[in-house]
Amino acid sequence: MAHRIHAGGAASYPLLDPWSHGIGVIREVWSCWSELDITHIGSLVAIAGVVPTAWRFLQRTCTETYGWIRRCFVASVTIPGGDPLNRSVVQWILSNRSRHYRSFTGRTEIGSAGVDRAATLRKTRHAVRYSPHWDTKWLWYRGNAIHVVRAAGNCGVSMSDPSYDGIGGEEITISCFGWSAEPVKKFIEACREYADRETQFFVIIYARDRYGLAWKPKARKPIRLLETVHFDNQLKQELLADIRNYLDPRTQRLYQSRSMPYRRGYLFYGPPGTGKSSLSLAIAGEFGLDLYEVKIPSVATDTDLEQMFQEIPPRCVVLLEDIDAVWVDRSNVQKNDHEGNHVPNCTLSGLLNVLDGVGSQEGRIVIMTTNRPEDLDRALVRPGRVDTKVYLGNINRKSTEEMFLRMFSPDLGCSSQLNMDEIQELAVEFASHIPNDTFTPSSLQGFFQLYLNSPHDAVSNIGEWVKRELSKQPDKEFEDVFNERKI
Ligand SMILES: Nc1ncnc2c1ncn2[C@@H]1O[C@H](COP(=O)(O)OP(=O)(O)OP(=O)(O)O)[C@@H](O)[C@H]1O
Repeated sequence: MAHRIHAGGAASYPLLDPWSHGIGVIREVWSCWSELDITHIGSLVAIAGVVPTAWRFLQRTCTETYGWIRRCFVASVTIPGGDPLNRSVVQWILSNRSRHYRSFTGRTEIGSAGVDRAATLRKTRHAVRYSPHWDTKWLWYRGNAIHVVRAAGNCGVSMSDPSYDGIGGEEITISCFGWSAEPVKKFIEACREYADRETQFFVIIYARDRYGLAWKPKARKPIRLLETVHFDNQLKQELLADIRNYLDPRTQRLYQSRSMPYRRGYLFYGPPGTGKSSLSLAIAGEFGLDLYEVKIPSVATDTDLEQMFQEIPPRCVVLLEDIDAVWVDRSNVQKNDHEGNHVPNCTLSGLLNVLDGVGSQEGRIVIMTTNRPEDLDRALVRPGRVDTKVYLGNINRKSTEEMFLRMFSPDLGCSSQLNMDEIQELAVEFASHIPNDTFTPSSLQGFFQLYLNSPHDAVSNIGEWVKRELSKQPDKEFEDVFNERKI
């Protein structure tokens, strides 16, 4: 390339004058283009026009080939978002993810157990919870390549739900190569076993999602042992035997052979804080059942209530808490309306229908709890809907001793270093201060919370506490309208 000479006659080298060199390059490119044959330009334009069409064609061919391969060589199983199986599969996938996983969903931790208490009191500093995020996954399971795809359309709905914990919630499709879906079914079975192992020490509590459209796992609570719910031991054993007998498959056959509806209903009633909810949770844990919470005031119509009950699986506990706050004796409805009590949107007959109407499902345990049994409509508590009524009342001396032992048991790491015999002695002394059938177990639990590390302090302060509480207590007695045995 010849270097241009400036008017001054001195040679200007590119190193010394990059600007003039740049212009030179442009000139040369232009001269090159200007020498191009017009037919070459036409060909280039034609090629540029064809490229998008070719690209679209290639894409369509790929999609169709993929669809054809899927139809001919891929077997798959699709699991809906709300199904418990969905959660089991996703749990398995997440627990088997690589240690260096790098995609997460971040969400503000609101109102969950275990968060820093100081943080919950401040408005702005909630902890952030990170859960693994994925759309599609390849896995190797027992010699088979398994492909799991999460439905993208539904993902957003779950993601925008504040209670979403990143597990399940959207439809997934699990596929494998081959004519048979057997490898996928085996994989699903493994996920189920894994989930069962993971949850064997927990009760899964299901509640309706915030749109009222589907059941969603709301909480996973550690199993509460029945020994930790203190009430008459004989009654406890009778209740357990009744439920065990009901859940026995032979009982189901007996019911069916006699054309009797296979259902069992319980009413737990008594003053507030006597363990009605705790007992329901303990029963679910004892028999390995999930617990479905039905909040009648938030059910919009009878049809919604029916839909809810139809979607509840057969072997589970359905809990209708504080049923008195919802439906009272029909003769009292007017009075309660004037007092401003909440009147639910669905009707009493709607509830009666789902409990034992013609279309109602069989095989589950329905537990209703109430503080005001005298207000309940008799149709709601008649045999068939409520087969056993259990009265949970104030605590007696025996249960007080048991509660003391549970609170200060040496295996719980109480710093007092007392052995079991010493604790036993203190328990008897402590219980001697508690008048029978006067205090609720929850109020006693409140007292224990003040002295969790010092059984001696608990014993020395109980007398004073009893006097104080007795002076505060109203004379009002709880009315046991069903005259069941007091606990
Ligand atoms: N019988 C009991 N044995 C052990 N703990 C109990 C018992 N009753 C109540 N408690 C304790 O008191 C608290 C409240 O109990 P729970 O909610 O089960 O009572 P409840 O009868 O359902 O009350 P409410 O009628 O107000 O819903 C719980 O923390 C529970 O541990």
